[in-house]
Amino acid sequence: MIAIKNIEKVYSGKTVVNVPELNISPGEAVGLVGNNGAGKTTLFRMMLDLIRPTKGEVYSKGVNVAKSEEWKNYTGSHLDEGFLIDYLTAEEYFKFIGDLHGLTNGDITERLLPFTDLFNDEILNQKKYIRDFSKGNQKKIGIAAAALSNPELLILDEPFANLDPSSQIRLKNLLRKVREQKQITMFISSHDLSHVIEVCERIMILEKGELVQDMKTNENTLRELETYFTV
Ligand SMILES: Nc1ncnc2c1ncn2[C@@H]1O[C@H](COP(=O)(O)OP(=O)(O)OP(=O)(O)O)[C@@H](O)[C@H]1O
Repeated sequence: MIAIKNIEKVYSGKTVVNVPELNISPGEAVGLVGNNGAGKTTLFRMMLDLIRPTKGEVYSKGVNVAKSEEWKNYTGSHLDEGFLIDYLTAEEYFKFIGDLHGLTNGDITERLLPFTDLFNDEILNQKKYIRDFSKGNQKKIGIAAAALSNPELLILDEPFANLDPSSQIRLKNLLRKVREQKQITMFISSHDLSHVIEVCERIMILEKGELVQDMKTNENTLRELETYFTV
């Protein structure tokens, strides 16, 4: 589904991402963990053609994302709340995204149903603009919008950040359910090691821009990661 080849991003002479090779198969759920500044967001931004690599390419289904629009039809993503349209209500934003994908109002309502628990009666029918929602609720809007098109590939940057404990657990269960029901490919970064392990079957550690570990999740993974990050 995703193939990264010799990708590098350099800012002011400093290499912040350097990944010679990374492959993600269709249907895989991959977690990306790493300390602040490790390069997770930069890697996602290059995968979504939001910034261009200094060197190398990202291929989605064999096509270079910098040279094609095709991948946009089957890719959903939420990197941060800056991508939302602040002067719309949540409903208006979902309609805007739904229109891009040819969804009817009925489709949108149906596709938001699995988010009912996560929304916790605080997202829909609030008569307020996205800018006036809390950071956590803005994140819920962004994640739901990313999933609205039933994407084949879902990329989420720190989806658990700013969510209260109940919401984190609801989101974790929702992502697990989405994975089970639809063979979706996920690439998720998180600072929450236990949540990301529960959602993803494969975990990669990014350190100073380099992938230093790539492991299948098992009952020892949390302990191994905690040991790795204990300094
Ligand atoms: N536009 C930019 N100009 C210069 N340096 C940048 C730019 N964007 C990112 N960087 C640098 O690239 C490095 C990686 O940043 P990035 O945001 O990708 O890390 P991250 O792993 O997502 O961190 P965090 O966990 O704190 O969100 C950091 O040193 C950051 O300062």
